[in-house]
Amino acid sequence: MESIHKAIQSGAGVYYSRSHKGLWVKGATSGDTQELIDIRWDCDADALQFTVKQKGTGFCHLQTATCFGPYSGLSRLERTLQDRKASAPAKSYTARLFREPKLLQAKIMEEASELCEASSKEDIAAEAADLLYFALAKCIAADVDLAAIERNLDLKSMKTTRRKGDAKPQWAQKIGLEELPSGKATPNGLPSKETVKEAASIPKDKEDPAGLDNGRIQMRRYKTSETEPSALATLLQRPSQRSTDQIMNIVNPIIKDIQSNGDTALLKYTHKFEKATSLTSPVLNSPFPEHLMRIPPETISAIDTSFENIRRFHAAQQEPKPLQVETMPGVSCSRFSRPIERVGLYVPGGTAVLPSTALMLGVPAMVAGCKQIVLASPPRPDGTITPEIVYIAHKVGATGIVLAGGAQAIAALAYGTESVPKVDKILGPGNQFVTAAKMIVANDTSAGVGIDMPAGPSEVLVVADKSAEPAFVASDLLSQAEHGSDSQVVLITVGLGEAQVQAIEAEVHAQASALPRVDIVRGAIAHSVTLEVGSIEEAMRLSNQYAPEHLILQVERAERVVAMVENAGSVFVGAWTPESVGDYSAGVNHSLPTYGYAKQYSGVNLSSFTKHITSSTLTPDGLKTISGAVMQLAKVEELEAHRRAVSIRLEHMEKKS
Ligand SMILES: NC(=O)c1ccc[n+]([C@@H]2O[C@H](COP(=O)([O-])OP(=O)(O)OC[C@H]3O[C@@H](n4cnc5c(N)ncnc54)[C@H](O)[C@@H]3O)[C@@H](O)[C@H]2O)c1
Ligand SMILES: N[C@H](CO)Cc1c[nH]c[nH+]1
Repeated sequence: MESIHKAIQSGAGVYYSRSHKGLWVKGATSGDTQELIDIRWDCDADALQFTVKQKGTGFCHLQTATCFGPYSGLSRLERTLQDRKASAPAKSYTARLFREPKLLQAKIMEEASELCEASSKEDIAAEAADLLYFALAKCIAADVDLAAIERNLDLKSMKTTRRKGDAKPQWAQKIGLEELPSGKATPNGLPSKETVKEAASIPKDKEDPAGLDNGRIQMRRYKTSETEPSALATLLQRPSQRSTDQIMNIVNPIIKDIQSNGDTALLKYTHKFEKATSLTSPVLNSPFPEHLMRIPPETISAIDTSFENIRRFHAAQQEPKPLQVETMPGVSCSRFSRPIERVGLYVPGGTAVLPSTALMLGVPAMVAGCKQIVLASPPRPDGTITPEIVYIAHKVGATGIVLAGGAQAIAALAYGTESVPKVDKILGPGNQFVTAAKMIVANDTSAGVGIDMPAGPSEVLVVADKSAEPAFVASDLLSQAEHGSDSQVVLITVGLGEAQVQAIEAEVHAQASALPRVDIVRGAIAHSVTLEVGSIEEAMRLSNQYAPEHLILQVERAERVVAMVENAGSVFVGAWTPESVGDYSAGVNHSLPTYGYAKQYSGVNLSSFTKHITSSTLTPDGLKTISGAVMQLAKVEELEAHRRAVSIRLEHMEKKS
């Protein structure tokens, strides 16, 4: 008992040694210590298993990893790969794999395909071994060890709901399980839309459009007290974060094509992705014809109400006057703001057309005084743009609408084409292609373009306690799940009993099944989770760690909990504040950071459309007072011209006096 106690207390491998007749702290003399990971009973509780991380050369006194000889199999491979990563001989092939991720990627695909073709037992074993070698090399390169893989396997085995397990279309088509749908061929070698549907939903059945027979629409559920923190982190990973390389490989060539071929390339992608094959010009310039913005009066009224609330809230963010501070006598510093001259506003239009996003971007751009406002949005198959978007473009004084979506629209705004004007900043949310393209152009110094933030697939985190109404909770979760199958929604229940959690789950299933976009919802719910926690403090700690785009507080005295929010795009407080009021009309902006970027980015606001300029004004006395500090620091940096810019003036002053 004493050794177990000591082991737990010190977090190290401590045993009872019969030969020494006492406690034996492994490695106390050799330095080859053990970090204790886990202790478990065997099946009849008469033996204990210690799981440890061995440090140094080995466990055995013979300097081998185990008392049964060196590691073998996967553990040995893992150790070898880790050693090669730390320091490899000059000509090591493994080291080359670590240096050349594309080669590694190609080898994984090659070996996976050879394994598929192998038929004899020997060949299958040999090809599986090759594949495991390259797969583990990929893991070790990313510091993922076998223990992490095993934890993930264990986690998957605990899953209550499962995807149907069909292969993704591009793989099914590759080996003839499914035919390539007509019109989905890949002209110019470009992948079709389906190739990157990472978080695909369970296919909707024609006989079962609500998806009722496809299984219950339910988020996986975990009690945090019984789940390892690393497993929680995996559960809370956004689905679209898992395929960054794949997305980049699709987006980069599109951007290059727009840079080289301008309007021709832009139209080509619009014909391909939007099926707007009759479109011959990629821009609709103002003044916009009246017949292109004809909408029902009730929609005009809804837009006008929302427009005014958004205008008011953003106008209130204006700085009343420049900031002015005298840091030392005669040394005045000031800061003033100016509008960004040319802004490009992306309005998504893939799975749903979002005129509300045109409001969220266009109104603050107008309030800030941006000189040129250009919208971009995917056109409809007939080449026209939704009239609500044209009406809003007109209201905010936009000079034109680029009739294109995705990465191609972002590239056109960033670099300009024959008919698309180049802009200084691109703002607006979008899917993974849009977000990746924004990040690429923002990183290209030759583009000279800024972006607002990475605002990708919508997400929401709802914190609900006993006071929450299950129907309200479910409706808020579903309002974001219906955006796209790559959206993620998280529910944190605080101190709820089994029956109360089940009541929310029943609402989720019932409400989701009745939605027109149930197939999209099903896809989003498949990688969404419910976490059961014991206290509001724990709920808020998890929420701050996740940094959701939207945070909904359906808890008693919700206003009090706002003080505990550290990271979130926008917070919705109390039972009577559905997230959709913020999406449309309350006045707050709905263009918000996703993927956890709420830790470092704000959502769109008035300052997203302005930049700050500072100015300094010194009197002769001010320069005399500060001169010592400036000249000394210039001396330290050995920048003599800097020092002289001050000393010359001082000499000049002396001569004059
Ligand atoms: N974070 C926020 O503030 C916020 C606000 C509103 C909407 N959103 C999100 O914006 C997203 C809108 O996505 P969407 O898809 O409906 O519209 P979208 O306009 O962002 O994307 C549509 C475009 O994607 C491109 N595309 C589609 N498949 C492609 C492929 N296989 N290869 C290359 N390009 C491809 C096409 O060019 C198409 O025009 C949703 O995820 C929604 O949740 C986020
Ligand atoms: N919820 C989205 C932000 O993630 C914005 C939106 C537009 N329309 C409906 N919702």
